[in-house]
Amino acid sequence: MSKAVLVLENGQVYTGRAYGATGETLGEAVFCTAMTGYQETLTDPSYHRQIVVATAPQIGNTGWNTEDSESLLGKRSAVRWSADFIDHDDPGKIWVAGYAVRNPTRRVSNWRAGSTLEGELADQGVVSISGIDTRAVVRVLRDTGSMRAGIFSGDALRSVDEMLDAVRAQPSMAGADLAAEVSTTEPYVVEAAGGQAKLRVAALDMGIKANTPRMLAARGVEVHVLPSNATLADIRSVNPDGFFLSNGPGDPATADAAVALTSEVIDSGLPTFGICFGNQIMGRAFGRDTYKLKFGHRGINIPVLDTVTGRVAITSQNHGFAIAGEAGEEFDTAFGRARVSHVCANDGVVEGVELISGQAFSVQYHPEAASGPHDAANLFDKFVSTMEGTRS
Ligand SMILES: NC(=O)CC[C@H](N)C(=O)O
Repeated sequence: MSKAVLVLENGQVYTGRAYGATGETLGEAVFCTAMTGYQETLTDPSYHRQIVVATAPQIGNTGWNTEDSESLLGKRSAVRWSADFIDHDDPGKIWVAGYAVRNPTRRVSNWRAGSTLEGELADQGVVSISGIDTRAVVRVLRDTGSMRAGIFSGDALRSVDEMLDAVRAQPSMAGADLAAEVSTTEPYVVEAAGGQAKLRVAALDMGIKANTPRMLAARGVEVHVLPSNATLADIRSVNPDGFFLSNGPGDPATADAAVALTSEVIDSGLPTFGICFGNQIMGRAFGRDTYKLKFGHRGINIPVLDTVTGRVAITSQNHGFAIAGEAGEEFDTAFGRARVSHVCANDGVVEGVELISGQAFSVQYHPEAASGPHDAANLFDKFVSTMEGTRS
């Protein structure tokens, strides 16, 4: 096993073993506390340009399969496809810049596994590291905040100063405009389950995850996935019943075009729902600012309080930015009164906003739950009933 190092921009160096591909990779070091669902994490386009540090010590037990990947990159060449469609030749694109794990499993044990995690990382050229105390790294990231980092192995190993220079030369996640790098360039359609569409949604792809159209398709919705640079005319040409804003990588403060488009769409009266990056775009369309969190929320057991109903949901999350605001706030927008609808029960960070009219709402967490708990799946039902005009 050859040596690898994880170098943080504060100068800390962790020495372990090369895992997956050998070479050099740069990205923002962030930690994820999920104990399951590494395949969904690694293939989530929102992790583009991030090195994910897993707190769970053992990773890789279920290997890699062709069903759980969240990236739609391999499938979107088809113009129309069913939400149940699984391409068993497509392992799904890994979006993370690198993966840092402690103790990779030696033996894969799952009937669906077609390959191993390490093999998939190697095949896709994702430089990763194993054998480091990832929970020690997490303590540093919690104290200092997410920071730029690099993994180096093989010929890319050099003096600490040289590696540190490379780490510090990369752009920071604040100010990164990444949606176009992960979006489809051509529109495509995900059919409603059974081909029986009762509603049609135009979805702005800023890094959409596979389970989102699947959740909508299961509720009779046909999803027209549009590139991140779509215009109001592109949306109108779909003749949709609703508009969806996807998750995605990068800093929401850069997404001016998506914010302007969302404002036009809400102004036109179309029901609008957003997830994660989409929530941040919605917040900006409502006139709020976004800001970078110290170390973000990434995991699958994060409690969120619905400030309207008082109910708590355990949620899947992956975000490093948030909308400014606090629980109980109501405010004016260009489209009428709005409120902070959800906050994180751990730290009070805004986790959702909505127009009080109900026409537009969004959450910072992941109701599509891939991976993670299903507590929030009812938000897709809420979107459907808003589109049907049946919401009470
Ligand atoms: N999952 C997401 O959509 C992430 C949104 C944004 N890139 C953030 O880190 O906050």
